[in-house]
Amino acid sequence: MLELQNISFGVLESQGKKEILKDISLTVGENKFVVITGPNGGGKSTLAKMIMGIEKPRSGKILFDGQDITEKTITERANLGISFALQQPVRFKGVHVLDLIRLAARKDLSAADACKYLSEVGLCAKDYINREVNGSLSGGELKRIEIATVLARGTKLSVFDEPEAGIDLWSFQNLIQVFEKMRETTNGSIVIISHQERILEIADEIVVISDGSILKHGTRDEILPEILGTASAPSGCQFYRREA
Ligand SMILES: Nc1ncnc2c1ncn2[C@@H]1O[C@H](COP(=O)(O)OP(=O)(O)OP(=O)(O)O)[C@@H](O)[C@H]1O
Repeated sequence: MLELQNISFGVLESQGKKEILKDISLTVGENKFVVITGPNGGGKSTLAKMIMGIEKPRSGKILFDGQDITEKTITERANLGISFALQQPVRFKGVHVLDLIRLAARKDLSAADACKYLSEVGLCAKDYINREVNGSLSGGELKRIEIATVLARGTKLSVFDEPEAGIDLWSFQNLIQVFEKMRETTNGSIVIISHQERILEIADEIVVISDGSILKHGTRDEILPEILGTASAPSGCQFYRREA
């Protein structure tokens, strides 16, 4: 369904060219739950932005259902069936949560139906449905509202960049259930960028990206024991450094 072929991307800095993604090739199959992980600054969010069209690769191709989408805009990709939840969601002053969920769902949902999506992400729907998506929402609330909009869209491919960021522990437990349910009910694939062991544990496949390259890609059972080792973060970091 999604195929990244030899994707490279870099930026020009005062010290010269900085390579951010180096010849990345990755296939995400139908109905797969793929978690991309790896050390900070490895290139995960940049890769997610390539999938959504926020950044364009310097070289390489992106195929979605066999169609070359490399030059397509964000809107064209969204219309083809790709959704994206940003690491830092944007606020929409003047737009209410209900409007945003209706826009995402692309139909005139009843308030009760829209509320179901908010409840799924652990928000008390009646308190939020008429709120404006502005600076009055906390980072964690905004993040959960954005995840609710991706659920409402229900597209073939949903990409989440660090959905756990800024979410409290209680809501995080809910979030895991949301993803587990999504995995069972969705007719599409899910790509999640995450550092969380609980999310890695429910993946079909895990991809480890470090320093702009794919270090490892395999099933959860193949990759998780290697990453976690003794299940401590320091040993995970040692793994990344050894392999890089
Ligand atoms: N537009 C840009 N200009 C300069 N450097 C950039 C740009 N975009 C990304 N980078 C750099 O590219 C590297 C990869 O960034 P990216 O956000 O993709 O990493 P990440 O793996 O998602 O990290 P994290 O786990 O911290 O979210 C980082 O060193 C970042 O500073």
